[in-house]
Amino acid sequence: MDQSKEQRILNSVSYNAVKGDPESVINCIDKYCSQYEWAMNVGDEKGTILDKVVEEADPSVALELGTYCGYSAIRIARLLKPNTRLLTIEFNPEFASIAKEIIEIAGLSEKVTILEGHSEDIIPQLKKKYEVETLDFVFLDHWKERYAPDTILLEECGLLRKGSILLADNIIYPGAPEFIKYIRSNKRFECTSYPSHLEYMKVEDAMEKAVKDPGAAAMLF
Ligand SMILES: O=C(c1ccccc1)c1ccc(O)c(O)c1[N+](=O)[O-]
Ligand SMILES: [Mg+2]
Repeated sequence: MDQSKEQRILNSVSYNAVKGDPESVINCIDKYCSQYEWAMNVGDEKGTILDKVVEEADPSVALELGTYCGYSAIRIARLLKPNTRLLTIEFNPEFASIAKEIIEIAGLSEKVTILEGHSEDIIPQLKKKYEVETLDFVFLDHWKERYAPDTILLEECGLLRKGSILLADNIIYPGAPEFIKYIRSNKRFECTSYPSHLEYMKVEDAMEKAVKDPGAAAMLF
């Protein structure tokens, strides 16, 4: 049977990337997906925005919704300090399996835990089953119509604290209008838009950062 695009991305990383070198894996995926087959990795332009927000958040516990092949998990995990962790949720078993291998090649398996299943099922388990108190950073990059309900679910489960930072991909393309309506109308979030482009394309896109109760967090220090 023909291999999937995601398997071909893994083949390219396995053959071309330097084992244990996250930058090499990132560059290999970007080269493959810009020169051979488009894929829905966040890419280098929006990836640079992701990097800056992760550095701002400096998370002890980070959550990603939508692992795909592990590209953004590697971008996030490579910036995490010792004794910190990234949990990433993926519902597609093939994507989860490929991401596991690619994250292993990047040498980041110790920092990244892939949770296979639907976000709405896993989020309520994070506190008890995965020993999460609160989340310092959340990257939303899964089904766009899940951004808003999963943000509400994170709040209902007590997983967001004063100063928790959310970053959402694809605000323009494919778009997440329900999320934008919810988050920008919610006075407890301070929102910032970062104009960019769809990965590997000239198509307009953007990322949205939302900080929970920023003023309250600032008052603590
Ligand atoms: O929805 C798509 C999509 C739609 C149609 C075909 C391929 C992908 C998509 C496009 C760019 C993204 O950055 C992204 O995260 C997604 N996604 O599915 O989560
Ligand atoms: Mg995306």
